[in-house]
Amino acid sequence: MTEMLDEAGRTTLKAAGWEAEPDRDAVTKTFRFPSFVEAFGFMTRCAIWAEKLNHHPEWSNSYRSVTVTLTSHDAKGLTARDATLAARMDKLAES
Ligand SMILES: C[C@H](O)[C@H](O)[C@H]1CNC2=NC(N)=NC(=O)C2=N1
Repeated sequence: MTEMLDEAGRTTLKAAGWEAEPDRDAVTKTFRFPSFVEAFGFMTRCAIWAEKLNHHPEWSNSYRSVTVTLTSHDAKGLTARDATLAARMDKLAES
């Protein structure tokens, strides 16, 4: 059974701007970029990492923003995999 993310991990996510979902054990963050092409480029870079990590976001893109929800479907909640992907996405949003 996969371990659920601990309190420290959840605090770290919140501090990084990932908001807890009200109706399930998941977090959501919206990233905004100067252009659609940069938003899409961010999604492309994240997709490569999601494949590498074998952990995939639930996300949508509207023009210059990308809204990302992370949760571990197999564990039905937040795990370390979500924390890892969130941290990676935050880094990729800067690059
Ligand atoms: C077999 C299973 O689909 C894979 O192990 C991965 C794929 N990507 C995934 N992504 C997420 N968010 N949760 C999962 O449980 C998950 N499982």
